[in-house]
Amino acid sequence: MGNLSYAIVGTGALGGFYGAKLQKAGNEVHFLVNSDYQQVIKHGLTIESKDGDFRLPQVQVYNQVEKMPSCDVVVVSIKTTQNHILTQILPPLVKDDSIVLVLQNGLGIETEIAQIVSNVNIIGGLCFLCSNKIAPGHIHHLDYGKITLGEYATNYNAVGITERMKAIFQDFENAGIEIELTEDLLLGRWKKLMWNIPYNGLSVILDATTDEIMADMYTRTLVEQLMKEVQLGAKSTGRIIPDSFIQTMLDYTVKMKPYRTSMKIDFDENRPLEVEAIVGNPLRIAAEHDVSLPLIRCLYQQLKFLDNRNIGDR
Ligand SMILES: NC(=O)C1=CN([C@@H]2O[C@H](COP(=O)(O)OP(=O)(O)OC[C@H]3O[C@@H](n4cnc5c(N)ncnc54)[C@H](OP(=O)(O)O)[C@@H]3O)[C@@H](O)[C@H]2O)C=CC1
Ligand SMILES: CC(C)(CO)C(=O)C(=O)O
Repeated sequence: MGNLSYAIVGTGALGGFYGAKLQKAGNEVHFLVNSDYQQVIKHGLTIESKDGDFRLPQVQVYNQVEKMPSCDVVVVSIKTTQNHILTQILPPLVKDDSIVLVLQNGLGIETEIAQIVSNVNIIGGLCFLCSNKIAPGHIHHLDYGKITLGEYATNYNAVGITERMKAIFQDFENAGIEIELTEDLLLGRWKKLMWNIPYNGLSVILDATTDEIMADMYTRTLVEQLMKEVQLGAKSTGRIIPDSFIQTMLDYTVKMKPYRTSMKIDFDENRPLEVEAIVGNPLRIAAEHDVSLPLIRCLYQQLKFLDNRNIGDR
């Protein structure tokens, strides 16, 4: 039996996958859903995974946060484009000393959450996961899944490895989820952005998969230049990412199965893009430290155009 109780805020590709694995391992898990309520209450969750398919015929599912119990860990796994709902969702779900675990992509979300709920501890998780929700309550896990956890403190000061992080580590590891701990959440977030900024952005602008981007000399060079700007952004906040990490990310992507990034999937499905969390916030945070990132700004401006044009089609 796991130690902590979990509330999954957003039972989609990521939250549905990790939440189901935690429940399967014996943890108490409560799932908040949106449009999937009828399906999940009748049939539970179905996980198709490269690590083995499984079904949870019965899960504790809710479509109203007021009906959920407060939990030890509240996992934030909606898209960042929906984060405006967190002002309503988080206060009833947390108790003193709850942990809010932010598994979303992007930068600066923990600071926003600290302004909504002040009586909690906030931990960020960087997820190297390739997963899609392919039907209501039906998740397809394609590849990877490792999470890197780091605890948040004001101004992203590094706070080392805490007992809270260790407790979550234990539950996730017991559930068969690959997990590691980092002493510096901000460094971890910038490292994740080194992948997300170039590939998520270019996949939408160029209408391309990761393998197509890497196969072409011009776009491969552009990826590298964008990564160098992410490195500068990290440096503006006092975090050093070595050049060798850029090469590691390029090699990692070449080895990846051809992948349609999450931003590209959102674009193709006519959903709002996580541009602000993934591209806008890093730009703004670097600018606060007097560093401009012109290539990333150019990417941002194009993504905003495409996202706004899509809104008309929604
Ligand atoms: N998928 C992946 O492999 C990875 C995702 N991430 C990050 O994880 C985050 C989540 O992404 P992902 O799981 O892919 O997104 P999904 O769209 O698959 O999941 C989000 C879920 O949140 C639900 N939701 C939306 N609004 C509400 C609401 N008001 N109340 C309850 N539930 C709601 C959606 O339900 P409905 O569809 O009914 O609206 C959906 O099931 C993003 O920040 C993403 O960048 C990071 C790494 C990998
Ligand atoms: C790096 C990757 C592919 C998986 O973690 C991702 O974050 C995304 O598609 O947004």
